[in-house]
Amino acid sequence: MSKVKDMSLAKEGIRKIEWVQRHMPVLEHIKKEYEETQPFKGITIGSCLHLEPKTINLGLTLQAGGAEVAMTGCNPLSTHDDAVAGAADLGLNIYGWRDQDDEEYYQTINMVLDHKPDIIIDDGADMIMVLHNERTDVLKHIKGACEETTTGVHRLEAMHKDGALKFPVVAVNDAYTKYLFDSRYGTGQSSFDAIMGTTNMLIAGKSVVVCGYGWCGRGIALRAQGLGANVIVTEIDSIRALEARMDGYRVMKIRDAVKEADLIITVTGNINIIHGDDFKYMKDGCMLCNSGHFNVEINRQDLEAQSTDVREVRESIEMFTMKDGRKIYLLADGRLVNLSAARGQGHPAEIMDMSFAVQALSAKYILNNDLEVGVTKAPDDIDYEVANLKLKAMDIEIDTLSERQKEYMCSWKEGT
Ligand SMILES: NC(=O)c1ccc[n+]([C@@H]2O[C@H](COP(=O)([O-])OP(=O)(O)OC[C@H]3O[C@@H](n4cnc5c(N)ncnc54)[C@H](O)[C@@H]3O)[C@@H](O)[C@H]2O)c1
Ligand SMILES: N[C@@H](CCSC[C@H]1O[C@@H](n2cnc3c(=O)[nH]cnc32)[C@H](O)[C@@H]1O)C(=O)O
Repeated sequence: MSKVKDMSLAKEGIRKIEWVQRHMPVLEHIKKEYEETQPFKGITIGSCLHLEPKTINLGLTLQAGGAEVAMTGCNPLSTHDDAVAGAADLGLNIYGWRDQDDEEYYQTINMVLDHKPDIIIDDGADMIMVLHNERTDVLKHIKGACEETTTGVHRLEAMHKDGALKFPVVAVNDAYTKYLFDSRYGTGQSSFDAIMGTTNMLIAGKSVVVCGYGWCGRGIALRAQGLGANVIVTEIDSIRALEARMDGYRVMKIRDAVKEADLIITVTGNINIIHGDDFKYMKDGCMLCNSGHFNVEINRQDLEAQSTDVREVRESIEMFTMKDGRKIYLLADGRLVNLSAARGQGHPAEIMDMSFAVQALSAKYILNNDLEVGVTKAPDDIDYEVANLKLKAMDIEIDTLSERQKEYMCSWKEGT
């Protein structure tokens, strides 16, 4: 079953799915293994992930392993209608289209839950929230869930702390082969890919403010520096602020940073990073975007309240005319610019290869283990399996410890 925008886009969607398959060797390896071993025979897997070609390839991998797969999107703006049509043509149950309103977004989450999934794969925890708050009828079927992103993990940990979480969750985000590459290099590259594609503007010589120096912030700052920007970091954590300083960036309070900014990118997972009077201090022409979470990091209502006119001046760019005549630009409605901008394509296929390999292996881990209710990191075995497969696909060999080295590493008796 499916509910998509336009099935005539299926051919182009399948072309794009085939393209990413050529660049996701780890997932392709797992797909072949699953075809033979059928770990998900008789199991239904429901996902709430950005609907684009790489995610469809994860769906096809789970389907190859015997699962009935039902998919929807985790962001109203990030769906690629051609890939979704292609997925429907390839036999996946898929519900979603680009530019959903809130009602449609939650409707399609419910359509996936109507399949009564045994396992959930979520990104941001919206589907898990719906399950606990509205669809308690489906709860009894759930064996466990996998969560893709940092803020989703934080929400679920908070839920567990309150005693509200009803099943085990594997924090896929917390696997090394996820956050070290996806959150850092993936967000670094795909954010600039989307910002530059959307604006057709130069980055060299600009003052780029990165709010939050976590894994995403580190990746974005590194790419901004590589593109020739003058990078400023804002933080609330003193250790991360120090790290940013010693990585070579200027660090300051947001109120000082906004005065210098040509481009501001928020990646904190937090609310109201840019809000209230911050907009008053911005230069004419300042550009704002978010690559962190939902549409809450930049307070659009505050910006709108201080402006006399708002209009779309280019696809995915809104221009706010302030009362004093300054223009401030907001990209992709303040939602994740790398996925929600019309030009946003998400992370490179080679990156999602690892994140989605962790997802595919974690779904099997949930089935084969009687996990306790709570949030646990994906096990190290999965991390090393993915890393080893990736190195092999990249034709990179590494050394192994000799017996003498192993013995030395475990001993305490040998000194200077
Ligand atoms: N765009 C994408 O494709 C993508 C990819 C991965 C993660 N994410 C999302 O990006 C966000 C960041 O993820 P992460 O893994 O880097 O998280 P993280 O926890 O490693 O980093 C977030 C950083 O923001 C800082 N921070 C919090 N409040 C702040 C404030 N008011 N001002 C300045 N800094 C503040 C924290 O101290 C922390 O260092 C999350 O919401 C995550 O879900 C997006
Ligand atoms: N669903 C929320 C939460 C943030 S999504 C952030 C996650 O998107 C994932 N992501 C980034 N690029 C892609 C992609 O191209 N396809 C699928 N997922 C992606 C990435 O793993 C990251 O953890 C929202 O849209 O606001």
